[in-house]
Amino acid sequence: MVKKAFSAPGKALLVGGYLVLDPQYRSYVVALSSRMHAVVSQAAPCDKKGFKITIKSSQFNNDEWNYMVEGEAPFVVRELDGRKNPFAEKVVEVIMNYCQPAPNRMGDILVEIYSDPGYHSVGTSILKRNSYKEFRFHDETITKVPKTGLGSSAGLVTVLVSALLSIFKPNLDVGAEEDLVTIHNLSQVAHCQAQGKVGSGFDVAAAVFGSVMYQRFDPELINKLPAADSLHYGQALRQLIDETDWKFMHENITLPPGLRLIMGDVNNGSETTKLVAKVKTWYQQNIPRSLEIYQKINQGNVSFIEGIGKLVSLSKESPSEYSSMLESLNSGTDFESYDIFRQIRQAVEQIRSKFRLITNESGADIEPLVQTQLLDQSLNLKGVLTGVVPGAGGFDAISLIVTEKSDIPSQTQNDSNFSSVTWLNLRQQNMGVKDEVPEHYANFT
Ligand SMILES: Nc1ncnc2c1ncn2[C@@H]1O[C@H](COP(=O)(O)OP(=O)(O)OP(=O)(O)O)[C@@H](O)[C@H]1O
Ligand SMILES: C[C@@](O)(CCOP(=O)(O)O)CC(=O)O
Repeated sequence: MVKKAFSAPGKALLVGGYLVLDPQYRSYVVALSSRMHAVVSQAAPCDKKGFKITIKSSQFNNDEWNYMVEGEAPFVVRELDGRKNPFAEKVVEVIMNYCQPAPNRMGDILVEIYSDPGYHSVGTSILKRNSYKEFRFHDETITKVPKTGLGSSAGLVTVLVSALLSIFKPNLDVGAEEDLVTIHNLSQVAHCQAQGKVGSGFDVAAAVFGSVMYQRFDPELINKLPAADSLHYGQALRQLIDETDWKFMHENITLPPGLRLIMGDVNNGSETTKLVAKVKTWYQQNIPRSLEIYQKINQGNVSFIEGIGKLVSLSKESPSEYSSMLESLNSGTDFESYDIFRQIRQAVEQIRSKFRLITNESGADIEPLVQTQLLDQSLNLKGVLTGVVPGAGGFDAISLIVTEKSDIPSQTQNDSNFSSVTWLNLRQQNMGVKDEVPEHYANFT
């Protein structure tokens, strides 16, 4: 039996929150070392009129979803026991209508899902490991375990699309841009359909391509797809996936050497959809001033991205100057005398001050006071270049860019200002979808 495995990273949107929903603005998304995994295998075909796709998530109280595929296109899938997982269901539906297999000639498919520890709060879970991997096993179903906000649904959709597609397209090469674009387009469609809305898609782009400068696709591409049970769905879907230029930007980026990202879980949780709705209302009610504010935020975003790019270039062109800059950042002495560091800090301050203004006016807690205090305190720590509330903001988390040599957990452990923060054990990892070894996912104890 052929087995294959894939993994895809979680994300942190460092700059571009809210603006990224509009195709004219670019954002900066860092892929993280916490990854989602899928191991797929197919049984030999047997003489039946349909086949079953089983998706198992043993880490979440042995969650399992079984989808029956039978008849002919358009394929409408159903879960055999009425169990809900909209993201798994939409992936199965999209892949079936894109690949259009002959159900009577297919063997049953099993996909086992694993997610790295960073995606969910530890709670009462148990860590199990083998020599290659370690995962946390929870005693509750997936929807009951609190998330940390790394984009578990985007990761799930991306690895599931890769795994199922590899069955129908055995030469699928996740190292090839063309195949990555196919995985991306399919994943965006399934993710939007499962969410019931067309978001910016930066989380799916990061899961597929890794750390990227991202500018979104036109939401109409997905909005204008016919309904999944329509006779034209398969054809329209194939055209959209294979023959349409989505015109989105996904330029690979990296943090400068010697700097890394750390994330602090503040363990409170915010509802992104409510924040987005409030900000949209505020925006509409305050045109043209809201546009001017967005433009100021965008200036900050662009200046941040440019500043980070300058550091990457400097590290190559003048390594010794660059390393003394890092030394001064690390020791907290006089680092503001360096123009590029100042540019990055000022850019982030410009972004943050405008988001504080929107927070006050819209009632959406993008940068609430507790997070302002936390970020301001963080800027006083040794080795911290800058910090933001990532993504949609809110009470979930903070992200800091720090020197590799700094030890933020030990600088903050006895500091009451940081008592609400749990530093997450993850780092930047630029790689998007990648092949894994299926045998590495067995015998966890
Ligand atoms: N390990 C998993 N196994 C099965 N389904 C999963 C898994 N992880 C996530 N999912 C699916 O994704 C859903 C969570 O998606 P949701 O968009 O609410 O969170 P998220 O993507 O982690 O959020 P955020 O974008 O804030 O990071 C779960 O309810 C489940 O349907
Ligand atoms: C507010 C928004 O720009 C970012 C949401 O980011 P996150 O899911 O909180 O990481 C919405 C979006 O881009 O879909």
